[in-house]
This record gives sequence, structure tokens and C-alpha cells, in this order.
Amino acid sequence: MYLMKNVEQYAPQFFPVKNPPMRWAQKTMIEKAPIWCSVDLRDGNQALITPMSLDEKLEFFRYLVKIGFKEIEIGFPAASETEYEFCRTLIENNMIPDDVTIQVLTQAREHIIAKTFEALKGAKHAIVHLYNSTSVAQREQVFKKSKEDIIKLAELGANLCKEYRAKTEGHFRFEYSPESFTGTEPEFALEICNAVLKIWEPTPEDPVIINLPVTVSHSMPHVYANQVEYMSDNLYRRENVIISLHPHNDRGCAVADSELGLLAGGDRIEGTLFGNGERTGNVDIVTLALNMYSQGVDPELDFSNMPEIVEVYERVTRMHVYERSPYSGQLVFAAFSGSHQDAIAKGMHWREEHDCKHWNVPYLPINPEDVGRVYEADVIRINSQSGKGGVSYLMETKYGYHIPQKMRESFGYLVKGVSDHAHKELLPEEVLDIFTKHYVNVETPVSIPEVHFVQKGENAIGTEATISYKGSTETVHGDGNGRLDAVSNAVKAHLNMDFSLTTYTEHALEVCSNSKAVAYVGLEKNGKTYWGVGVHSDIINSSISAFLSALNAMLMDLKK
Ligand SMILES: CC(=O)SCCNC(=O)CCNC(=O)[C@H](O)C(C)(C)COP(=O)(O)OP(=O)(O)OC[C@H]1O[C@@H](n2cnc3c(N)ncnc32)[C@H](O)[C@@H]1OP(=O)(O)O
Ligand SMILES: CC(C)C(=O)C(=O)O
Repeated sequence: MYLMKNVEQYAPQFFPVKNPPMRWAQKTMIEKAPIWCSVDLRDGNQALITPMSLDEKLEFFRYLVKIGFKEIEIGFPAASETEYEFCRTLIENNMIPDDVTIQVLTQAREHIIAKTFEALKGAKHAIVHLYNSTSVAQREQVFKKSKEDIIKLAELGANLCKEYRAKTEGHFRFEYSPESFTGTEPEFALEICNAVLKIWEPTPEDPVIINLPVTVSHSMPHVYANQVEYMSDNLYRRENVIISLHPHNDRGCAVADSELGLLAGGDRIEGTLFGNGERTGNVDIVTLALNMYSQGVDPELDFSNMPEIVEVYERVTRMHVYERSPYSGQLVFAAFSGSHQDAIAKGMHWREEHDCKHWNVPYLPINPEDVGRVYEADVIRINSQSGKGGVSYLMETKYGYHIPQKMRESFGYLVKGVSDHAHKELLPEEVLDIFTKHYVNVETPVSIPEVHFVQKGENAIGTEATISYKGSTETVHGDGNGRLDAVSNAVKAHLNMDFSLTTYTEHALEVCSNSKAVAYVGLEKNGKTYWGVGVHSDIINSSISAFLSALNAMLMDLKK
């Protein structure tokens, strides 16, 4: 019994290569950056609810150049006035850097090819990208043409492009796409591509791009890789052909298709930032490039200011970068859960203490700083799933508190409890606030407004302390082997209670360029430890404040 009643109406829509050699399967890494071609301004733009305006396209174009794209498909000049004007604006205003080649898309129809070349007048160089659909479904349903007639259409387009190129000044290269390649029999895709190549006759000086689009994704990535390998092995004048890949993401496999396709012979990738594009989008170039980067391969694109890239992209496309989009999403470096935070904090300390050549911090595939993200804001995020490791790491890296190991658990549970009850994430300032209110310089119910010490021997100190408690103020005395011990003994005697001082640590604290001293005290009573922290410009005052804070925590607890 099927849960979804229509499963029987589906069957695989792809044509696997017979007996594929699968040499690509022996490879494990992409070893150099492919030629990148951004199709944000064409495939990305044609899929937007409101396509970009001229100004938005100009801003996006400049940004793509800044990222480092050397080939940019700027549009479909015959599609609309905006598309045409955009192409003219770039050319007439000399806005295309010499090392950047614009690319334009055209169908195999004369008036569209004519308009495309008209749009390119004055361009120093460009790629003219011709396509027609070759899949069984499109041949039968859309074009209602035989294989021979589909080849004739491609040949017509290829010949027209050649003719118009001859009539137009500028250095123009050609690209051909057997559109819907993944729904096409590989033998037929090869036949039609070779027919086009025989018209264009690629040479080393004039190589041709054969683009193998996953127009719609129908198969698992290895099936596509076999198709790419088959084309690469059999294309006419392969040595003068650049194999381009253009995967869409219908099955969520565009990145895998691209990576395996590159292993199988692809030289070039057409994709978009954050995977914008028709339906589920084109392949996300950010992911592809940073996947390479994370393995030590220079992607030759600059994504070091991801927050800015996301801002520009979201503004001009009116799309949203998904929070979990690899490398770019708001949450992709965030660790909320305790064990992840603990491992990240320890991994970061390990890096400080060891001479690590390679990045291998647990749970962080790359250093978030490499893409312009910051640890405190983006990595350690605190909610009810967090633990002591993350909370302490935050307090240390953002506020300079080195909370003693033994105190961390108590603080971790305190923070977790606040977040759990409020049912929300806590910002770093809120975590600091909890810490301050709960532990630092707590002066109720007991306070010590004044304290003096006298040295009574080599290891003996006496104190005279003024203690305020429950509305009365008294001067008390005590002796000890140090100042804190003397105050502790004086308080014990005055309050007639017993406890032991189990932890004491101190360190300097940088607060707004002033150095203060921070002390941490743990007092134990009936098997339970109470914590206090003192912050003061003077270390003696800090330690007494820490002691008092712990004592007050104990008194409040005993009162319950
Ligand atoms: C997979 C992709 O992304 S391909 C790129 C798709 N992008 C776009 O289509 C965006 C821009 N397109 C447009 O603005 C318009 O489609 C235009 C201006 C190109 C053409 O507009 P129109 O001619 O008015 O309409 P339309 O696109 O519906 O034309 C379809 C006709 O073109 C034919 N056709 C479609 N693609 C091609 C092609 N690549 N080569 C030759 N003919 C084609 C169809 O078979 C159909 O023919 P018919 O009129 O005999 O039925
Ligand atoms: C024009 C072609 C390359 C295309 O966009 C596709 O097939 O997805």
C-alpha cells in the first residue's frame, strides 16, 4: 500500500551511459578552480518574482566583478528592453574590465540572434551562448520535431551566429547548450553538439564552450558524471572545447553534480550566488568555491566579506539567504548545543597552544573569520541547549573572565535555566548580566564596608572588619594564614557558622582599557559549593568581595 497514491505515475527520466568507464570515481578532490561563469544576471534574474532593474543589475554586475568572476552571463538581450539596455549600458559606458568577458544568451531564431549581436555592438569581447532543447520530452511535446529537425535547428542557430559574428566587430566566442541535456539520450546529445562544433570548428585561439546543463535534475550525481565523461571522451576537437556544467538543483544535488562533473571532465561552472535560479535554483557557487577552499584549493573567488555579499544579494534580488545555506547562512557556524560548544572552545584553545598547520577545529569546517564572520556573535550562541563550555568560552573571549573549571558547571546551569524559562536565546550581554547579578560584588545580606589587616607573624595575619548584617553593624576580629582566611574566620565566628573555602583564583581583567582584578571564591557547606566573584581595582578588595558574594549566595540558599 503506497502512502502517496501517485507513485506509479513516475519513472526515471534519464538515460544512463552504457558501460561507463567511471575514471572520475578514482579521483577524490577537485585540484584546481574551474572557470567560473556567474549566471546570476540571466538565469538568476529570469527566475525572480520581480526581475532586477537596470540599476540593480549594474550594482550586482560590479559586485560580481569585485568577487573575481571573469565570465558573467549578463542576460538575454532579446528578452526585454531592460535586458537590452543593460548590455548597452555596460558597453557604452566602458564598464566591463578588460579581463572580464560578458556572455549573452540567445535562442536559435534569427530575429533573436540579430538582436543579440546588435546589443553586443562595440563590445571588445563576449561569449554568445546559443541553446535549443534536446530532451525527449521537449522534442515530443514542445518542438514536435524529430531528432534530425532538432539538429537542423541547432545548425541553423550555429550558422546564424557565425554569420552575425562575421558581420560584427569584436572578439566573440561561442557557447552551445543542448538544453535539457539530462533528459536527452547521451548519443543524441553528442551528435547534436558535434554537429554544432563542426560548424564552429574550434581552434586553440577560438575554443568553443559546450555547456552540459542539468536543466532539470533527473538522476543521482554519478549518472550525470558518467554523461559528462562520455561527452568529454567523444566530443569533436575536444582539445579545443571547454566543457561547461550548468546544474540546477531539483533533487538537491547541484553541488554534487558539479563536483562529480568536474572530476569527470568539466572545465567550467555556470552557477549563481547562493543558488538563485529557476525553481530550486542553479548550483550555489559560494558552496562550490568554499568546498574547494576548505580542502586547501584556491577557488580564485573572494568570499571574505560574506555579510556584505549577502546584504547586496538580498537587497537587489529580494531573495533571502537561508539560515542554513552552506558557508553563508546566518546559522551555519552557530553552535547552540553544549557538546558542540565545548568541543569548539577546546579546539580553539588547542590551536592557541599548538602549532597547527591546518584548520581542524571540531564542528567548524572552515574558520568563520575567513568569510568575515565573528566568533562571539556567530559561533557560540547561548540557549537552553548550551553548556558550561560554550558559556565560559563566551565569557572569556568577549568579556575576559577566566571562570575557574569548578565554577563553570554552576554558571552553565544557571544560564541554561534562564534561557529555558524565558524560552529564548540569550545574547552575550544578557549572559554577562546574569553573571554580574548573580556572582559579582554581591553585598546583601552581608556587607563589609571597612577592613584592616595587621601582620602577626610570617604566616599569620589579623583582621579587624566592620560587618553589616540584618540592620546592625559591628566590628569583628579574626586571624588566618592570609587576608582572606582571616576575614573568613572573623565572619564564621561572628555568624556562628561553618563552611570551607575550597576554591580561590584571581587574574587581571581588562575593562575598557582599565585593568581591574577579578577574584573567584568557592565556599563549601553541607557538600554544596557556593560561588562568588569580586571585581575591583585592588586585588585585596576583589578577593574579599568574591568571598562575600559566595557567602551571600550561601546565606540566601540557607534561608530558603
Ligand atoms: C533553460 C533556460 O533557462 S533557457 C532560457 C530561458 N529564458 C527565457 O526564456 C527568458 C527570456 N525569454 C523571453 O523573453 C522570450 O521567451 C523570448 C523574447 C526569447 C521569445 O519570446 P516569444 O517568441 O514571444 O515567446 P516564446 O518564448 O514563448 O517562444 C516560444 C517559441 O520559441 C521556440 N523556441 C524556444 N526555445 C527556442 C530555442 N532555444 N531555439 C529556437 N526556438 C526556440 C518554441 O518552440 C516556440 O516556438 P513556436 O512559436 O513555434 O511555438
Ligand atoms: C540555457 C541553459 C543553459 C539553461 O539555462 C539551462 O539549461 O538550465
